[in-house]
Amino acid sequence: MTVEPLNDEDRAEALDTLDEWDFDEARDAITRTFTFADFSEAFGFMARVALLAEKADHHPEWSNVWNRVDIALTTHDAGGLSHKDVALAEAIDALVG
Ligand SMILES: C[C@H](O)[C@H](O)[C@H]1CNC2=NC(N)=NC(=O)C2=N1
Repeated sequence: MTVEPLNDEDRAEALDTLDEWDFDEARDAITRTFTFADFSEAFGFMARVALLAEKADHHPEWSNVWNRVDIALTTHDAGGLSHKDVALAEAIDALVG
């Protein structure tokens, strides 16, 4: 399915709104690191994100080391950031409160 990349205006607004996220220019992705008490908490979080990702048919690039989860969101079908990344980032933020 074709997804359009964000235009400059929407991109600026998204980066302004998502203040916990950083912009990775090289990957045209937004990134955020989450740290938890231990592996169990981190993996529980990943399970919740996985359910969100499946529901949205939009999947993070991520890695986990014990209590840390690094997430990058970009849209492969769009060749860069799209509204789907913003929506998933907001849904992930809502999980952690
Ligand atoms: C066929 C399926 O809809 C696509 O491959 C979806 C799956 N998950 C995806 N996730 C991400 N991050 N980008 C995509 O372009 C994407 N495309």
